[in-house]
Amino acid sequence: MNIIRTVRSVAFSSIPNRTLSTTRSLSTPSAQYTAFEVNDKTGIATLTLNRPPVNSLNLELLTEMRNCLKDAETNKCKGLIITSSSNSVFTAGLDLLEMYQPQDERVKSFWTALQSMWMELYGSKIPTAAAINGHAPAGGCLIATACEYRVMLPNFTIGLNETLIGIVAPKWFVSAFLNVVPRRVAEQAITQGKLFTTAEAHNVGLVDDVVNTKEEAIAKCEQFIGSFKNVNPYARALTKQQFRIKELQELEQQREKDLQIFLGLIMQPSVQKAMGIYLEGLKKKSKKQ
Ligand SMILES: CCCCC/C=C\CCCC/C=C/C(=O)SCCNC(=O)CCNC(=O)[C@H](O)C(C)(C)COP(=O)(O)OP(=O)(O)OC[C@H]1O[C@@H](n2cnc3c(N)ncnc32)[C@H](O)[C@@H]1OP(=O)(O)O
Repeated sequence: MNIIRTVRSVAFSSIPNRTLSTTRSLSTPSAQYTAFEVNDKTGIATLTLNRPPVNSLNLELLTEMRNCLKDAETNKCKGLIITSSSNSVFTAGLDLLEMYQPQDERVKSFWTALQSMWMELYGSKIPTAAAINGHAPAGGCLIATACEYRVMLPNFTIGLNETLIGIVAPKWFVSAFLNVVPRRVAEQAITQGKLFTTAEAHNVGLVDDVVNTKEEAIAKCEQFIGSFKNVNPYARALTKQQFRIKELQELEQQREKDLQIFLGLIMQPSVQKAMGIYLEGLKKKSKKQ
């Protein structure tokens, strides 16, 4: 891949207790919806989702996320932090417009890219952390739970709300959720389509920490990644793999079947109708604001 390396100095003087540092921006020429920076001092990469207004995950954004993750691993970064450029939305989840009245080839590529992104993030060799600085419904929760650590800002929501839209969270969305939330809580929440407030999410273990600002969230993620500094990265990666291999293999072996189930479900007229009504509701709400 053709990676452009630009060196960009960023003064952290506004952040207490931090020495002056620099970040390198590594970006592909086509990067449109993401910013990817590596802190030269810590070696930690930050991937910022930047697809206004709500960072909904379309094919292009998913592809860029995959590129960033690959760059972080190729550049032997110490870890990867995922966050958002928005002040109120981490990501609104999958772009509903990719699934509503979709084009055949595009929707297949979209779902395949989502599968790949999830497998690469969930199975990443390097430590991963989510600084959740806004709402994280459905696909947003999927990204957060694929990471090893989550810190969230107050008064936002997170969860798998698919049933409320008339769609179903696939098994692999649920499996990562089950890593962090007790089974009973997960079953009830996901069947109800419940979105947890930050405080509730913290209470059930869906997020590990709550802080007040994005800077604090990034610092917490850095702290988590830094906690591995005395651990052999190879031993760490293999140990992580032991915990995650089952879900990864399951999806890898069922990729085509998973795609066909997805297509079969979203192409049902009743599902298309429910999605249309949901989208209409979002648009009406957006116009009122
Ligand atoms: C058994 C096997 C099953 C196999 C698989 C079967 C099915 C497939 C399952 C697929 C799993 C799906 C996962 C998903 O992620 S679906 C998406 C779920 N997301 C949501 O429900 C969130 C919807 N959005 C919101 O609730 C809010 O937008 C917000 C995130 C809380 C932010 O609120 P706010 O800042 O007030 O923004 P607005 O609501 O005003 O929205 C601004 C514009 O953005 C549009 N929008 C919002 N979300 C989406 C989205 N996810 N996709 C596309 N577009 C979105 C919204 O309509 C506004 O547009 P406008 O400016 O043109 O009016």
